[in-house]
Amino acid sequence: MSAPVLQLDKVCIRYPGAPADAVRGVSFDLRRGETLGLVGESGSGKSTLAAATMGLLPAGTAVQGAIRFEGRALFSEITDQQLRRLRGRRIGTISQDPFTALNPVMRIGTQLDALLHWTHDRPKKDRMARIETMLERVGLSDPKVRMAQYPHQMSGGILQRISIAAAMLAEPTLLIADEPTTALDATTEAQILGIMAEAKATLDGATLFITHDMSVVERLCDRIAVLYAGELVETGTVREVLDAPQHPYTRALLDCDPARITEPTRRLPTIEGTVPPIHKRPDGCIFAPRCPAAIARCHAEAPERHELGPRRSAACHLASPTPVTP
Ligand SMILES: Nc1ncnc2c1ncn2[C@@H]1O[C@H](COP(=O)(O)OP(=O)(O)OP(=O)(O)O)[C@@H](O)[C@H]1O
Repeated sequence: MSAPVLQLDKVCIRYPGAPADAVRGVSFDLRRGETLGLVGESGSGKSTLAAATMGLLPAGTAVQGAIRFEGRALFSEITDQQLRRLRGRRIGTISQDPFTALNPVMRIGTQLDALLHWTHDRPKKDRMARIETMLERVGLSDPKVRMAQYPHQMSGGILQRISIAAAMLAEPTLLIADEPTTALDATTEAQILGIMAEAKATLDGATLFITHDMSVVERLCDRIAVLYAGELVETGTVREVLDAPQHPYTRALLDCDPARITEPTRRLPTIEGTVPPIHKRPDGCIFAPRCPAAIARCHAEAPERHELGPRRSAACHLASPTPVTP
């Protein structure tokens, strides 16, 4: 069997000057054909993991453990220079804000053509045709007009379509989408999610989809990894985790999902309390202070990762009697 597209093995990340790790001991893998939803509240470490995978952490950030892209470890087997080349070609990215992702003083066509720089020995008309086809695939019926325009001449929704086209142009092996609909209104969000669903179906690779929205995960992802305060608390297939969540934090996230609320309510439920700052993690289980199911042991002893099935685990004392040997 070929190596996973992306594999994280006990990854710890500490920003320069930070008093503690922002990400602690996170392990998961992502295989060809899969879309993994990385979920968690603000500050749980989702963007930090994405930045690490793209080699875009600030200088001086300490990364421990291993991040492997197609079996090769970033930082040791893949140099910074090689990673820069992989970004844009083998690793495509879609960010929260399409305005910052695109160059404001370059026409869209010129920017997209620059992304195909390694094909510049081929006739320009072939490259333009490829760009036009990609723009049509993301639902833009007038690709030639868009290619002649600058980013400021377009709405956020159109720009996000162009960002998706830019990320897909090189047919990447790994597509990383970091909350790609956060900056958009609800109607545009629905359209962009539809385009993302089509994009991932045509991709001969894997997608890492960062979101805090469980209904987006349900719609777009095959697998899910739930992060809390920088730690992986539960993972499995979307059906396994959403149908039978084993970690109380996953259950709480699902209870707060507006799409799942069936009874009329005046206020959306929230999870009591706040995520602890990285340097004030409690003893025992990190979620224990907010956990409605916590027992005395949870406040005293950090749970191990409990294997609940193939590639299915939860870090909770109450999840399973069989701990995984690290
Ligand atoms: N450049 C940085 N320098 C120092 N600490 C940082 C930096 N970026 C993020 N952090 C810290 O790392 C932790 C994880 O943040 P991160 O942005 O990865 O979380 P997130 O889950 O992506 O949140 P959000 O959904 O708000 O983007 C937080 O405690 C955050 O304050």
